[in-house]
Amino acid sequence: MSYLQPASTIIDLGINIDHVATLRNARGTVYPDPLQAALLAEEAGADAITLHLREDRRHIKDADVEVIRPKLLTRMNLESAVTTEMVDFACRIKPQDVCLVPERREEVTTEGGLDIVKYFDVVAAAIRQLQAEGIRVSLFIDADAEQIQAAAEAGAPVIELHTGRYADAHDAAQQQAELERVQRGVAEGIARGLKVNAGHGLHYTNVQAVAAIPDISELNIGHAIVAHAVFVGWQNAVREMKAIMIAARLAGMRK
Ligand SMILES: CC(=O)[C@@H](O)[C@H](O)COP(=O)(O)O
Ligand SMILES: NCC(=O)COP(=O)(O)O
Repeated sequence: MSYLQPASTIIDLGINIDHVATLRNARGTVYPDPLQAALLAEEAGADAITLHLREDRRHIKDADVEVIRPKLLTRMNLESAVTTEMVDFACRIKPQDVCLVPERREEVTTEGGLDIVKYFDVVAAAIRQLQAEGIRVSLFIDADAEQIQAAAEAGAPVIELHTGRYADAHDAAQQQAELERVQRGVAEGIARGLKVNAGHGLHYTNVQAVAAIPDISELNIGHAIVAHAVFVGWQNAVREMKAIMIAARLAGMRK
């Protein structure tokens, strides 16, 4: 049994290791090794390891998922497109969590949330298939009341709200509006009995307001941490992010 998730933290940090693999693949070397990154991240305080096996395999490869899964002491959160190939793969690997995400091959990164309203039947079927293997399913969606309702009706116990629009806001007013949208989404998810996570585009200077939202269980963060690690080292980058999140949550609770 490798699932040793502590019940303690006030907000969890899932470290996304995709871009460790991006760096490795840039030269076709075996380093930096995503497994080593995952284990060192756990040592430094990560509560979960997130990785996105894209259909085009641009960063994480099948073998990475296979090798990392049995070695984790926390849990694996595998991000997956809603396709037969990917859902079957996840069922074989059996990560603790699968987060179903939208994918377009041309995109640089995940551009929006999964449209559960439009793809309700196929998403609900994927949730049933994954849950039959004992996998907890999360849906990566926009903070939109209709999508959150559909996620709950499709049978997902967890949602991850896409924070990309908040992160990409061009000015303070737009950022505040996007933050409020996330806050409303969190409240809607909690009211529907869901575990609510968030992530995408979060970094060291924009994570505070999101981490302060009291009912968010977990933030998944990758690109900014890999980038910061170039200057401060991988474990310091993980520790720093976790400390910022916890300080922000505590400050939010004291308000
Ligand atoms: C689903 C999501 O928001 C992240 O996993 C993101 O997809 C990271 O990977 P990419 O940078 O390849 O989009
Ligand atoms: N689901 C979001 C995630 O895993 C990390 O996204 P990013 O921090 O790399 O933008």
